Amino acid sequence: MSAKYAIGVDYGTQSGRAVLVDLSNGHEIADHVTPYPHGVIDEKLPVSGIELGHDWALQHPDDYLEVLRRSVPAVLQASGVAAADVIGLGIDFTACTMLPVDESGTPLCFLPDWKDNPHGWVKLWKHHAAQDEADRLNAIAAERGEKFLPRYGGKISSEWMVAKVWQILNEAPEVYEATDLFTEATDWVISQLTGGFVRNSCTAGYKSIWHKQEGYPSPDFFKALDPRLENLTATKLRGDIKPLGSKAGELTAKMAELTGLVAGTAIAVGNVDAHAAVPAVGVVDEGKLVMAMGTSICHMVLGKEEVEVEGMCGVVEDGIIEGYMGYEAGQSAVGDIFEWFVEEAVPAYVKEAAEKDGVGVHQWLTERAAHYKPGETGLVALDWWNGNRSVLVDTNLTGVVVGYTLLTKPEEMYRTLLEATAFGTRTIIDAFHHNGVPVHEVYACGGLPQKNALLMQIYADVTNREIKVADSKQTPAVGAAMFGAVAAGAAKGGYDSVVDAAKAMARVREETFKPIPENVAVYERLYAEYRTLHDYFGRGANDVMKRLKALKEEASK
Ligand SMILES: Nc1ncnc2c1ncn2[C@@H]1O[C@H](COP(=O)(O)OP(=O)(O)O)[C@@H](O)[C@H]1O
Ligand SMILES: O=C(CO)[C@@H](O)[C@@H](O)COP(=O)(O)O
Repeated sequence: MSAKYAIGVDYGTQSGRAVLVDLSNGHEIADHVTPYPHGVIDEKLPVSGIELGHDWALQHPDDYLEVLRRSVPAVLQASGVAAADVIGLGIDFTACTMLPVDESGTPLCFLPDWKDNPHGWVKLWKHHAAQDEADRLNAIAAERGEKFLPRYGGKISSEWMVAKVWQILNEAPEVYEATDLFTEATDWVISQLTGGFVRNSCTAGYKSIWHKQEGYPSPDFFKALDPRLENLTATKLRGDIKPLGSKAGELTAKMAELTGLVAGTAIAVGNVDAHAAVPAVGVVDEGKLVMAMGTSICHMVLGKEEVEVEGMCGVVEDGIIEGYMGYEAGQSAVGDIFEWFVEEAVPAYVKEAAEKDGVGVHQWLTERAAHYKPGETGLVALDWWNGNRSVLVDTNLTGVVVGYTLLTKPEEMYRTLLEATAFGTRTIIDAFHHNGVPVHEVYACGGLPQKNALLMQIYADVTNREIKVADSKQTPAVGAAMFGAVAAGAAKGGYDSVVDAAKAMARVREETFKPIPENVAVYERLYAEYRTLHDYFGRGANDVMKRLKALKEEASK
């Protein structure tokens, strides 16, 4: 048999990338990135210019197809691999990134009747305007003693499916009415590739409150939210739910023409970016926490038992690797906070100096921040620029920096932001480790470990754990390709399970980030300060952040 390959397509927040992977060893033969032509739509709708409210974040579904049109042919061409030797394709996506579609699977925003209604568009994972609905959902679920709530750390996030659907119903009942299905973008793209619609167990479990044994919450629960939602799961959330690792279908002739692949190529069910990355770093059993570090961080760990952990995003059976409980927690902004600082808060002299030195602003700040010892800035921050996903699960929380003086330098602020995100991760690791989901090893993948060694050293010091780093720039895409190979199966030159695929294809770098004992000691003290601020601002002692947000909304009416 000739060498066989699979393609993984990773749909991130700003762009999508395709990677063509050698199935014998996991080597990435070619990759190609397509920036989304419409990017993140958070101010105005394209063309009509209709303004969006606070905390909105939309996307254009055609941008996802553009990735298939451009990046898949590009990797085929760059690699020189024959399309017939690409035996499978898998994708991974941000989630819950959802959209309403009509009976033909067409996104409502493609249709003249709905293109000017913001609710007809894709709501991106970081769309946070459904917080009121999430708050009400959580209160009603708690009051009714719903069994599902502890599986989601006690709170369902406003980022997820039911809160977003309910927001549509409340603000645009006509869009809700016109919707045949609400679908995760990952499932919609797969339906475009195969011509058939299936849901995947990962997003159904983590983002739509579905449970392998119990199914969705009862119609009674949905009725208690709003009588119009009573039959939501049997109607607009209907669809077969297939486990990760299964085949969704085969590439249609139309999509074969568009991508350059062969019709009939095996297509895996949709997956989530962070979850796809886990087998790609070789993690297929318990005790190993994987951080997918980029715009945000998702923390994934496997366990044998279903236990309750405060503020985790969820525990889903087979949600990451078959045979294990998959636990997820996360931070809603990490790279995004550093980006905010670079774009909005550095003085002109920093940008000029970086330009003069021929380096990016991140690198310029990092080089200077590395000269400080832990504690030397005199600053500590709360990393809530985009709310708090874990363990507080509250998108209405905002950022704080304590300790500024007239002598504070931009590089000190930058270092403080790096440290704040590390403290956020420490909070999550401790919550797992001390509540029955042991964490013995830590792995990192995603864009940040490649970009910033200081950041990774700070994470090792703050968590007091050695960190292993993926030997791949595109870990989620490699994971998605593994699932593509599993959809194809061993008989076709792929694999029969993701565990087998991981054995052959997963790779981590030899060098690791090891904690430095004197740094660990100082960070213990700083972390105690962080926790005091965390609990003071985050657990109700002082709701100033929420009052300020309310005032802001009032003032901007
Ligand atoms: N040198 C750097 N140090 C720290 N963060 C960086 C650096 N360069 C870019 N970033 C941040 O990396 C993030 C993008 O991460 P990446 O993993 O590439 O994207 P995504 O999360 O969309 O997959 C951006 O938020 C950006 O601010
Ligand atoms: O929430 C999840 C996964 O559950 C992510 O898709 C979301 O945080 C976006 O991830 P990125 O930071 O864009 O990689």
